[in-house]
Amino acid sequence: MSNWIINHGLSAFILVVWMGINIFLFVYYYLFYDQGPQFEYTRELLGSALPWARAPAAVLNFNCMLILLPVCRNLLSLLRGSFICCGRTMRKQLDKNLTFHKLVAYMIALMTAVHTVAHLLNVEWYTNSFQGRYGPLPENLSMLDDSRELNTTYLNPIRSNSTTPTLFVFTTIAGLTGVVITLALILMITSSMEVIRRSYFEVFWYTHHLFIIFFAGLVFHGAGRIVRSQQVTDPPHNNSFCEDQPENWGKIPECPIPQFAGGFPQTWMWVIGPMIIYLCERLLRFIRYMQPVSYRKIVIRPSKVLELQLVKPGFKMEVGQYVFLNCPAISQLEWHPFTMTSAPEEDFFSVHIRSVGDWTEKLIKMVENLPEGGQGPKMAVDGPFGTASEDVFDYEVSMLVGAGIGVTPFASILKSIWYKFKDSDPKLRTNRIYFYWLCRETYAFEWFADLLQVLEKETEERGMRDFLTYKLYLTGWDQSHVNHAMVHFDKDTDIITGLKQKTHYGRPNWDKEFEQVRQENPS
Ligand SMILES: Cc1cc2nc3c(=O)[nH]c(=O)nc-3n(C[C@H](O)[C@H](O)[C@H](O)COP(=O)(O)OP(=O)(O)OC[C@H]3O[C@@H](n4cnc5c(N)ncnc54)[C@H](O)[C@@H]3O)c2cc1C
Ligand SMILES: NC(=O)C1=CN([C@@H]2O[C@H](COP(=O)(O)OP(=O)(O)OC[C@H]3O[C@@H](n4cnc5c(N)ncnc54)[C@H](OP(=O)(O)O)[C@@H]3O)[C@@H](O)[C@H]2O)C=CC1
Ligand code: HEM
Repeated sequence: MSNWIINHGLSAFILVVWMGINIFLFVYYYLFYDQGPQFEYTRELLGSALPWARAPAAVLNFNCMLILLPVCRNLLSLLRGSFICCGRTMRKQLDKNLTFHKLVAYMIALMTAVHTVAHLLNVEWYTNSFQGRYGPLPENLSMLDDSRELNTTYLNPIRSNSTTPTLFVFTTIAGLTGVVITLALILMITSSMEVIRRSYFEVFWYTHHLFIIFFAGLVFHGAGRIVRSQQVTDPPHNNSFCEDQPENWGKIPECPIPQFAGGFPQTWMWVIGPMIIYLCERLLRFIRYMQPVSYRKIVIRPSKVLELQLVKPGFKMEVGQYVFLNCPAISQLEWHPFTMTSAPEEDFFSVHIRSVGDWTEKLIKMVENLPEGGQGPKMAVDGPFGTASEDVFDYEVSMLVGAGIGVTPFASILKSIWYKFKDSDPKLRTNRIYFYWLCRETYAFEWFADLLQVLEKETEERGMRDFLTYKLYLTGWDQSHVNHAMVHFDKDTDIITGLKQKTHYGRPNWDKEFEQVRQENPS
């Protein structure tokens, strides 16, 4: 339980608070519209469809305020940097930004559905009230119109028999913006499904930019002030003189003509702040796009991996962080994330890019055709982002597990450890590292074999053989690999990696590995 609290306690707390606010807003505004005296006559026309439309609107305001914040990467980095006081738990929490973004988005989708259905019913109920289908009072209330001479104001926005619900929806600000917002949302959410994002990231990415339409529609959605409330409810109008005798309205003092007005649109107040923050985010990205980035070194590694060593003035990183790269020669709009494999101690930063799809393939092809020593294509760098994995250095024993190119964060950590070794950095509390790297192809190990070789030599020379235990697993092996290994089993170094520690075949037996680590580190 204590582990669960350490690992998930803060996330659970944030979820409970977020859900609590949603529930509070829904219940509070449902009761406000369901029981408020100022909506007594509005409810005569709309019944419970009124609170069912307005309560979700309040929850939508809250979540539309939140939805942009988790994707303001630079804001998160600023917060992450300032959370030194709250330490790793809060900083790690910020890494769950996209999970929270999706959660808020699903709440928006749910509330949009309820809000839309309720408002479509409202339009129907307004029409029926105007046509007298709900009895004299709704009909009389619907006959009220804005008139200075008669000192009346309207309650029912449908004020003619020729106005059908469909016509109403497409000729009012609320209806039109509502349709636009809902369509944008449906397209964004459907294109955001994992299966689309995995296979057609660009479809997701470009469709996602409908969020601009979504927010533009949202800001104006309430401008029509369609839902109206009674302005004076004391004395209450629903006394025997008034309620069913509109002929008395305005003729006897106990029964003034009921006055109505629409509510002040609020959504823009909820979303304007996050919209400005997000705008700054994109502005900062553009400024970074304009900053010069030069190539220090370009290395084509085996297994279609490209190592880029880049230099950007003023760039600072921490181990395990990632950057977004944009190569205008491939696409002006696409930014792709890559984890940095250099150490903060180096005067450049590097990434190892594995060719997996169109963008990475095009980049590697462009670089492969460069003349010797030629500069690569213009590259823009945004970042660094992500929680630094520097916490690794706070633990006496650390287990690092990388799979395929997912090893890149650990390359940065291992390199940084080497520098800390060289400088006998007192901050380095780590006295044991277990590094596991699983790859499908033998060549992949070449990406960082030289780094492991240097570390192996360095730790030996310092009499710290036990400092680094690394285990490389070749999971895409066949009999030829095993035969080859058997023939050379007596060699000092491994036939695949040239390292002292022999490569393992297949996937690790984690129970055994954890047991071994536990036994070797009893304290
Ligand atoms: C935090 C992070 C760190 C990463 N670090 C590395 C690394 O060090 N080395 C490395 O080789 N790869 C890394 N990747 C993966 C790398 O971003 C993708 O391989 C690359 O974006 C694929 O682009 P593509 O157009 O060539 O492939 P596609 O065929 O378009 O996509 C292949 C996969 O990458 C995802 N993807 C595509 N474009 C993007 C994008 N703009 N943003 C996020 N995901 C995208 C797709 O969802 C799909 O799952 C990292 C990804 C993340 C999220
Ligand atoms: N978070 C980060 O900082 C980064 C993340 N990445 C991500 O890392 C991933 C690596 O991709 P790629 O290079 O193509 O990897 P590969 O698919 O080439 O290799 C994955 C390796 O992991 C093994 N593996 C997969 N699942 C398990 C499991 N459940 N238990 C044990 N071993 C497992 C595979 O073994 P088998 O052959 O038996 O399937 C294989 O050896 C990408 O999705 C990339 O986005 C990349 C860089 C940085
Ligand atoms: C109301 C609905 C939504 C809005 C307004 C919205 C808005 C945004 C915005 C503005 C970004 C930032 C783009 C950038 O600057 O990098 C973003 C990113 C993202 N959104 Fe949404 N989104 C919504 C719904 C969703 C849903 C339903 C999902 C997934 C289920 C999703 C997944 C993502 C992901 C994965 C990213 C990060 C893309 C990247 O940086 O690689 N979003 N969203």
